[in-house]
Amino acid sequence: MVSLAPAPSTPFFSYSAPTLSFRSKSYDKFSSTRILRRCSVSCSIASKASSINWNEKDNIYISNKAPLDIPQRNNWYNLDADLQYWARSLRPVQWYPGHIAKTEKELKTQIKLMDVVIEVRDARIPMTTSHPLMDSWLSNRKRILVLNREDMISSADRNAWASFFTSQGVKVVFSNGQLGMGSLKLGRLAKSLAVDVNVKRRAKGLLPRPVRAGIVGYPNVGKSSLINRLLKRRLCPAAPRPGVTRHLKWVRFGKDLELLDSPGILPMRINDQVAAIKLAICDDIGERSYDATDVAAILVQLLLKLPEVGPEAIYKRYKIKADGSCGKIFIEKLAFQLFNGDNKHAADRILSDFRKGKFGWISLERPPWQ
Ligand SMILES: Nc1nc2c(ncn2[C@@H]2O[C@H](COP(=O)(O)OP(=O)(O)OP(=O)(O)O)[C@@H](O)[C@H]2O)c(=O)[nH]1
Repeated sequence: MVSLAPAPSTPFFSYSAPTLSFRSKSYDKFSSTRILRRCSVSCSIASKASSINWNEKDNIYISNKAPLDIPQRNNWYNLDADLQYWARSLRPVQWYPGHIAKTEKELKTQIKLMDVVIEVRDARIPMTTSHPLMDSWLSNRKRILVLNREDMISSADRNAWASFFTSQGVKVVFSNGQLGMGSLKLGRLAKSLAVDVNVKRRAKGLLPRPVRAGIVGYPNVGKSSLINRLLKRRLCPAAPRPGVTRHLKWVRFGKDLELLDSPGILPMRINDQVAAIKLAICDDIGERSYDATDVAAILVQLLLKLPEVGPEAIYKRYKIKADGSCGKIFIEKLAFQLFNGDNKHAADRILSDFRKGKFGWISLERPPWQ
């Protein structure tokens, strides 16, 4: 569980931490861990009403000093330093249910059978949803990176991520597991990447076999939904909460493709609290591992600072004035107003509004500078 305690000398949640940024120098193609340590990970927001013309060459970095005064073009706000400060007194988020440990073990065996691995990440937090051990598990195996939930990010963010991964020589597919966008392309790409499998088999006098593609990734990023969309059948359980898929399952797509649906995997320990908060906000980690009220309080503070949300949008939605930047007080007011004083209900409402895009589609990360 995450718990927040007031800072000894400052009002709870009222302090704005100084923002730091680092220039990224070197990083792995796929892995986020080094990137996260070395680069500034910023937040961008795509308002439903307006679109932001982000110029990749701008290399924009925005301090959190006065986000509301930032011109539209520079609409980026580095949220990691704030998140780090707000989350400093949280107990480490610990979510490692038994089935994840079991999956990890089984996956290591199954990976050997895979011709190609499809790694699915949440497009809102592509760095945070990259497993630190994935590179070592996959070594040289052919790999496709999928940024799912493409409907939840702006086209500017999408383009930024596309250019970033392309510049790293990484094949990236954007998909929407709910509507199926990108799933057919994914199937085709998996088959084409593994085409040499049957060439080699034929050369050895063996009969051709279907290409085997394993789908792996963090919980709730949309792995099962993608498979169901591709198959046009609900063969794999999918639901709006992490940890639904419990077992590895091979399914057949036509004559020449087999897909492995796997339960979401997470590192045993999430040492990075900023990553933990982002996972909680995006619903990519079990609800029991954090205190929804604490996370929602941080989210409120974040929304208040974002140029495209800010106090007016919050007021418009909840008819509550946000005093200072204290998320906890805001939640208490909302609870009093709408939920008979039940803070948890109020927190759930705010988190759910964010996840449904009621404040616009908000990415919590953007590519590092190149
Ligand atoms: N908005 C949006 N929602 C999506 C998308 N893909 C999946 N979802 C929703 O996200 C939720 C989780 O999807 P799942 O397919 O169960 O995710 P999973 O990765 O298999 O989850 P685990 O079983 O925890 O490993 C479901 O409610 C889906 O409807 C997408 O591209 N956009």
